Parts: sequence; structure tokens; C-alpha cells
Amino acid sequence: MTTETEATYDVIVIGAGPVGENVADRTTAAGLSTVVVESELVGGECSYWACEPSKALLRPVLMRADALHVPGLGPALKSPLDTETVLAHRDRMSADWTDDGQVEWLKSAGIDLLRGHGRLVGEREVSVETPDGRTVRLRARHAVAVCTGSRAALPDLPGIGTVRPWTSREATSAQRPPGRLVIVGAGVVGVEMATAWQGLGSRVTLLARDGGLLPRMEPFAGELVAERLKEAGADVRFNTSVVAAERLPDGEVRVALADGGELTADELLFATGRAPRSEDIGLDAVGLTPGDWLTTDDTLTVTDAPGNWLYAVGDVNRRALYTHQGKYQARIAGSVIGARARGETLDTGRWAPHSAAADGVAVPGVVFTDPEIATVGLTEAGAEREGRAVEVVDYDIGQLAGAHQYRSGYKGRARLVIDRNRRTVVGATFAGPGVAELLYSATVAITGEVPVERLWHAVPAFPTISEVWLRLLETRRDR
Ligand SMILES: Cc1cc2nc3c(=O)[nH]c(=O)nc-3n(C[C@H](O)[C@H](O)[C@H](O)COP(=O)(O)OP(=O)(O)OC[C@H]3O[C@@H](n4cnc5c(N)ncnc54)[C@H](O)[C@@H]3O)c2cc1C
Ligand SMILES: NC(=O)c1ccc[n+]([C@@H]2O[C@H](COP(=O)([O-])OP(=O)(O)OC[C@H]3O[C@@H](n4cnc5c(N)ncnc54)[C@H](O)[C@@H]3O)[C@@H](O)[C@H]2O)c1
Repeated sequence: MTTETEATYDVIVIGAGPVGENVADRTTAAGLSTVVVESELVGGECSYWACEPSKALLRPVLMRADALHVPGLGPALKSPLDTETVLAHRDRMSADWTDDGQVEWLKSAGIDLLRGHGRLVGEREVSVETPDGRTVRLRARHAVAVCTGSRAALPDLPGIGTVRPWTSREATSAQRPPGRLVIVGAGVVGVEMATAWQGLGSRVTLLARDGGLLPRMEPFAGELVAERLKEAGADVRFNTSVVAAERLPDGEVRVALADGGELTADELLFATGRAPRSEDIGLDAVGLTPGDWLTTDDTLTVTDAPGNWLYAVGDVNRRALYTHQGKYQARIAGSVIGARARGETLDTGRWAPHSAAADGVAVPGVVFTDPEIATVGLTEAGAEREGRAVEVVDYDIGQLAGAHQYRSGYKGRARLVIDRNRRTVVGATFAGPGVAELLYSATVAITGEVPVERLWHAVPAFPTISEVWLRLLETRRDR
């Protein structure tokens, strides 16, 4: 028998991933009583099955790739990685899939936690089924923020129901490397997991549906990653699609390819994109369609729900599927909710406090592969699609003194996309070992709308890879 209890808060947040936690933090800081509803682990996908475990697997692999090319270090690294130690480190970095630490943090921030599955049941009303079979009816005085994130999207293939494929969850939490791993999809998850598991001893086959890896990025990014994956021993195939898959009685997976070919493996990972976790959160009760991505304006308010009380923040709104960008949205949404609760007029101008303007202009992302790929803003193709007049400047990072110091045989490339009319940087891509930390400089140049001429006065230190900025400016001047 279920019992029903009721509670009223200023703000209800559904989903305690990194984004829900940050919305709650900001609304609490604005003086609003806030409850977060979580059906699984506080910390969400990022802490347990995405960012943290994947980077814990990748860091030793990338470190080793660099160290093999540092004079004097190579011979000491001839034996393979100690996989057991790496996996134990990954377990620790995922807090052994327990959320005590994050629950403590919620408490310390003054945020209430209600464990259970939350569903909208009307305007400002959420019903929560708790693990002990109770139903709690929550009412919000001001706002409900949907922060339910995303899950792996699987293609609709014959056999998919029986094949027990890996998704990003298994790929980040597996307790040992599969002997043979076939990966379908060559976006960010596909290339990162190919790099990690090939480095940890699996024989990886990466199947790209398109003619290159990382198809949404500058083409040279995918070319460099493909080259290094092949050198590491992975089988990388382009223009290949999977048409069926089956799990055989002996546990192997058989994969049928569109060209008539066949592959057998121990595990099959689908890294084929994400779907919103919105199919069972009561969207129909407020006139929205279950299973859809939630569309918002720049204040993170759901556009198709009248009354300015429903917000969608993080992956579930599809604006930018990154933890850092979702947390940025959370900071904005928190201040919007606070301002509306105080009866203030929102300030939604460009770069104003109540507008997540950067989502449309400067979303930084790092792909932690060998080499690293760091991107922000527009690619050349993206600028063309938008019909913007741009100039493109490229530089071979391997020519820098800093690159020679970093690793012998350094290969990398950088590209700036510059708006011809405004003479500001609107896109940057760096591909090369150790470029991740360069990305913030480009993000500041774009959001600060720094005139290219002013960049001459931002002098990079010698001999660092950041001297690529100077070389890009010189290339532009001298051509
Ligand atoms: C393999 C992988 C690696 C990644 N690496 C990075 C990286 O290095 N850097 C980066 O920036 N991004 C990375 N990402 C993306 C990042 O994980 C997401 O952008 C981020 O987790 C989104 O946060 P979120 O809070 O919106 O959603 P989530 O992290 O998905 O959290 C949503 C939470 O809501 C809960 N929930 C869902 N429905 C309900 C409900 N009805 N009731 C109660 N609770 C509910 C879930 O249990 C979950 O805890 C990676 C993604 C993957 C798949
Ligand atoms: N380092 C990071 O910050 C990091 C790491 C992993 C994921 N992420 C985030 O998570 C998001 C999701 O990553 P993802 O790799 O799952 O998605 P993605 O959209 O980046 O890539 C999916 C790829 O699968 C391909 N694909 C789709 N359906 C297919 C099919 N049926 N057969 C073959 N290929 C198919 C697509 O063409 C695409 O290239 C990323 O966009 C990124 O925002 C970030």
C-alpha cells in the first residue's frame, strides 16, 4: 500500500546530476528553499558513468603516449600499462559508485534531497515515487527545474534486444578489458573509448559511419586521431555501418556490416549519440510531449510551458551536452529563478546575467584522445552554414619550440576562424598533445570579442605550446 505525503518548497529540481546540483546551489544561495529529487546517484551520469571514469581511464593512456616520446623515458615504459591499477583508480574516481560525498555536500549547502522518481503532475507540482513505496507530492511556490539529463541512444537494429550491447555506462565501468571490442559510432564517446580500451589491452575495431572521425569538428582533428589510433593498433574503418548484431551461445557477439562483411567480438559498444531522459517525467501533464528534448529560451525557461515556472537545464535541453556548459546554464537558471521570485525584471541582453548567451557562441569541449582535440565556437564549415564571412588561419603546432620540448615527433594543428567584418575570433580548434589547457584562452578571446589586432599584445611565454597564438597571427599577417 502506498502512502501519500506532501511538502512545499520554493523550488523543485528533478535530477541531481552536476546540473541539478548547481541549479539547487544557486536557488538556495538566492534564499529559496530547494529540494532535489534523484532516482539513482547524486552526481548523475558525469560522476559515475561519463566524465570522471572515462578521464580516469584515459589519463594513464595519454600520459604513456606522451612519455614514450620523451627522450630517456621510452625504454622505461616498454611494458604495458598496469590495467588492474588503472581500473582500481577509475573505481576510486567514480567513488565506487556511491554518492555519500555528494549527499554530504547537498546537506552542507542547505539543499534537501528526496530520493525517488519524479514526475510532473501539473503546474508547479511534482509527484515522487520513493524507493520504499511512498508517494510524495511536492509543490513549488516558484519554479520546477527539469535536469534529468540524457542516456545513450541505440539504433533500431535487428538483434539489438538480445545482444546486450555496451553503452557509455558499461564502457566506463567495465571491470576488465574485453579481448576484442567493436565500437559503433565515431563521435566523442567512440573515439575516447577506443583510445582508452586499446591502451588498456583490448583489440579495438572502430566503425565510423562517415568518411572520418569526429565528423562535427574540423576534418584535421579526426584525421590526427585516426592516425594515432591506427598506430596504437586499433582497426579504424570508415563509411561502414552495422546492419544487425547477435550474441552467440558462447558469449561472442557477431556483427553484420552493410557491405556484407562480418565481425566477431567479445563486446559491442554503441556510441551513437544521446536521447533525453524525458519519456517518464510527466511531460504530458503539462502539455508537452514525453520523450522530446525540452526547448528553452536563453533564460532556460521552457518555451512551450506558459507561466515562466518550468525550466530545463543541462543535457535534457540539448543546447550543449557538456557538464561545464550545463553548470553554466545552472548558474544562469538559478539567478533567473531568484530574480523572478523577487519580482525583478530580468536582464537578458547580450552577455547579461540572465541569458545563457555563450551556448550559442562559445561552447568549449575537449576530446581526451591522443592527440587531444580542443574546440570552441565555429568550425569553418559551421561558419559557412551560417553564411558568415570568415577567414581561416591554420598553423602546424609541431613547428613550435614548445612542441619540440613537449614530445619528440609532435604532430598537431591549430585553426582560427575569424569574422571578417568584426575582426574577432569566432572559432578555434587545437589538435595536439597537451592542447587541452589552451582552450580557455580561445574561449576568452571569443566571449570577450577581443579584436584580432589586440591579440598581438597578449604575449605567450617561450617555449610553450601557447605560442601557437603568435604563429597564427604571423601567418595571417604574412600571407
Ligand atoms: C562517456 C561520456 C563521457 C563524457 N565526458 C565528459 C567530459 O569529459 N566533460 C564534459 O563536460 N562532459 C562529458 N560528458 C557529458 C556529461 O556527462 C553530460 O553533459 C552531463 O552529465 C550532463 O549533466 P546533467 O546533470 O544534465 O545530466 P546527468 O548527469 O545525466 O544527470 C541527470 C540526473 O537526473 C536523474 N534523473 C533522471 N530522471 C529522473 C527522474 N524522473 N527523477 C529523479 N531523478 C531523475 C538521473 O538519475 C541523473 O542522476 C560525457 C558523456 C559521456 C556519455
Ligand atoms: N570529453 C568530453 O567532453 C565528452 C566525452 C564524451 C561525450 N561527451 C558529450 O556527450 C555527447 C554524446 O557523445 P556521443 O559520442 O554519444 O555522441 P556524438 O553525437 O558526439 O557522436 C555519435 C556518433 O555516432 C554516429 N552514429 C549515430 N547513429 C549511428 C548508427 N546507427 N551507426 C553508426 N554511427 C552512428 C553519429 O554520426 C556520430 O558521429 C557529445 O556530443 C559530447 O557533448 C563529451
